[in-house]
Amino acid sequence: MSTRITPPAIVADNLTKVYGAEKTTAVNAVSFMVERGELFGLIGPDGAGKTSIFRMLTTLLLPDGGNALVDGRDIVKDYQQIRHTVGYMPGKFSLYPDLTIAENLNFFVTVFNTTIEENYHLIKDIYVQLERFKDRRAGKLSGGMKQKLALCCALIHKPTVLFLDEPTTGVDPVSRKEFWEMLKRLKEQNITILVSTPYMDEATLCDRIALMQQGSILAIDTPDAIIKSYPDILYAIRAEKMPALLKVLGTNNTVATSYAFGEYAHATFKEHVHQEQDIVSMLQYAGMDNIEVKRIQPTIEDCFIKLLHA
Ligand SMILES: Nc1ncnc2c1ncn2[C@@H]1O[C@H](COP(=O)(O)OP(=O)(O)OP(=O)(O)O)[C@@H](O)[C@H]1O
Repeated sequence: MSTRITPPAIVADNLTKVYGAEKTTAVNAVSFMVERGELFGLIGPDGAGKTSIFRMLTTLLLPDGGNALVDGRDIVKDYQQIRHTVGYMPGKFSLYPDLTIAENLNFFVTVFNTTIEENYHLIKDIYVQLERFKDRRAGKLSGGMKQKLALCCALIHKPTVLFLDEPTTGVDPVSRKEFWEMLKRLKEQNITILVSTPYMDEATLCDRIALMQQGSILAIDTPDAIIKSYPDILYAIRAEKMPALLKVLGTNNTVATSYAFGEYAHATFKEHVHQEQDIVSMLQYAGMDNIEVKRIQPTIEDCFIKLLHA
């Protein structure tokens, strides 16, 4: 009896993209692997190279170096098969604004030679929220609804791998939360998902993440493992006058790093001998009032900042 080994959903091997006459390296020898059924996140700010990676993996852009396999198929040689089996939701609104919700969905159904009934179970939770507006033109929908329609269109042919490029950018917090709940349900249906986001708080919702900056991957692991590998002791600090506090932290020679983080400043110190009380005394000496200092668990954003300065 022969056993067929199922390849990983995505294997990127030194994938590289260089643009224009100036030869800007947008993606710099990026390698990662996504297992079947994983929810994998590319996390990084604008310009990190996320869209270029998506466009290469979905066969819309040729790499300038390296190679990648999607479903075991080569993104250059096997582009036609890949286009039939994956789903892609680009970052920019990609649907036909003058077509209605129903017409947009039917368009994708026809292109992929399927029927709505065949895979309705995949889009049902999302589509029921759109159904009563089905005769509304896509261009007249809210951001959250556009995003739900785009997801339905990307899913209607039951892709093996779903590529979602910044699906929650510009979407309100409630719809963002709902969207991630939908992704969890899709994962249960055994669809592999590669998702990108500039929102660091969304990183913890992925099984594994790659933190990206300027075309390179800084770290790949589970969000928990990335947080656990943070090497320093991190403090959240607040005082009555925050600008003055940031200035003190920025100039004090016992401080290793400091930056504003919401209502607090986050800081690490050069020697691990510091206790909360030592920091309070140092800040009192520098003229700060109403000081609060607490040792905290780093967030993914703190880890990202640390990796940038490593
Ligand atoms: N067609 C292009 N020609 C020249 N430079 C490009 C082109 N597309 C992207 N770039 C540059 O490549 C870099 C990576 O862009 P990319 O869109 O892949 O990143 P991103 O992480 O998706 O960010 P964004 O959210 O801004 O799209 C950026 O510096 C961008 O300006």
